[in-house]
Amino acid sequence: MLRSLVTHEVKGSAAWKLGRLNHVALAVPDLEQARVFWRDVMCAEKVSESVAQPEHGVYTVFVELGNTKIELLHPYGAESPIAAFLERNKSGGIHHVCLEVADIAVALDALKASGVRPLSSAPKVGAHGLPVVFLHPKDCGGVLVEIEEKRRP
Ligand SMILES: C[C@@H](C(=O)O)C(=O)SCCNC(=O)CCNC(=O)[C@H](O)C(C)(C)COP(=O)(O)OP(=O)(O)OC[C@H]1O[C@@H](n2cnc3c(N)ncnc32)[C@H](O)[C@@H]1OP(=O)(O)O
Ligand SMILES: [Co+2]
Repeated sequence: MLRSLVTHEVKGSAAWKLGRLNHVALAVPDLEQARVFWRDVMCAEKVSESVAQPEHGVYTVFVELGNTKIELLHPYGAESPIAAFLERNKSGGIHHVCLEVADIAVALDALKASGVRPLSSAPKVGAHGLPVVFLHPKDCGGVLVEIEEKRRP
């Protein structure tokens, strides 16, 4: 166990560096109710309108927190990848975390070499117009992880 952890650490740090927390995503059963809650009860300074993301099967709302964001998710269409999650968690819940990487191709190669399965064969364009890939929750300690390519100067 220890040996595999150490090997993983060496491999990972050699190939790429994990960046900032871009967002924490919450699946919600009622998007407008959640928007109003984060705006008027939690007093977030900036809460976006709802935007359909047909490529991802969700509607998104972004809540700006200054150091990171909350992404509110609601199913879009019959094939939404969050439908089963909301069936299991009827009041909603934490769905995924999104972490920034400088180069998604390099990160994916290293992750795959470490046995972490991506959930799509290639990156998709995410809510911020940048490449994203989801990583299997069973390979990330039970947490669904989204990586987003964000190159910083
Ligand atoms: C717009 C974009 C952006 O920000 O740029 C987004 O975020 S789009 C956000 C929406 N898009 C995505 O989430 C895309 C990637 N997600 C997926 O492909 C799917 O949601 C899966 C992760 C494969 C899960 O799908 P689904 O729930 O239908 O499958 P399933 O019921 O067979 O679940 C398989 C196992 O994974 C677990 N599981 C499911 N969803 C989970 C989650 N969010 N966090 C942790 N574990 C999760 C289940 O409990 C189950 O475990 P047991 O077997 O132990 O019971
Ligand atoms: Co997301």
